[in-house]
Amino acid sequence: MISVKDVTVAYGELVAVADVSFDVPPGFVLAVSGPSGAGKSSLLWAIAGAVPVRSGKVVVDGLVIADRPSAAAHGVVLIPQGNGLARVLTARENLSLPLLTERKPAEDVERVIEKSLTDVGLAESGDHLVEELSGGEQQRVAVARGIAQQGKVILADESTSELDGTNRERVVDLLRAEAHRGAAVVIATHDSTVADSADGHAVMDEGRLTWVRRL
Ligand SMILES: Nc1ncnc2c1ncn2[C@@H]1O[C@H](COP(=O)(O)OP(=O)(O)OP(=O)(O)O)[C@@H](O)[C@H]1O
Repeated sequence: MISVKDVTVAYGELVAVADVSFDVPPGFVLAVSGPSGAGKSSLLWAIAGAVPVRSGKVVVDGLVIADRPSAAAHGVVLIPQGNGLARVLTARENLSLPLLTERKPAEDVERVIEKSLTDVGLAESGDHLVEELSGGEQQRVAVARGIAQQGKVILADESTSELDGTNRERVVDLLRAEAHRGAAVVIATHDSTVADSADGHAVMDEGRLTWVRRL
């Protein structure tokens, strides 16, 4: 369960997220849309612990989110805008990095990685360097890396922006499957078809959040 309580995020004088509150229970998908600069990424970063809140708090399953390492260890997965992949590593290596700290048998980790690459349609591309892949393929590797972590919270920041219709549907279906597995999912998107497919839809504008469809 994600609980965002009266959260404000500011960079100096600039208020990017203004007193925002909502809950996302496990099993649900919330879409957040809104114009460029509205504060969507800042909201996702705050939930991920990647940016400090100026006031309010984010609580995930009882943990008050304070910083990125503790949020990540608690199962808060961020699929960042612009993919955040290491360009000179292979797709498979990128998927393995966040899993290295988990004390799982190597064969289990390998199985999850192969399944995640297959799920995004890149089973044949695991050994390609990220910099050799197209923008859309890189975006799908980032999604595969996100779902491979089997988090309790998935934060997808514009994860379909470079995809064709088929792959966009594939990624939306995968994020939905993550919710069915029990994750609470938040998607920041400019795409109305992605927003329509979510359980709830909110719009941000100048840091303020209003509901289009409540969860
Ligand atoms: N690290 C930062 N330092 C200063 N200002 C920032 C920083 N990150 C974001 N901002 C500003 O905060 C505001 C919200 O940005 P944010 O990236 O959260 O919006 P967004 O809705 O995700 O936009 P987009 O759809 O273009 O990704 C913008 O005015 C942006 O310029």
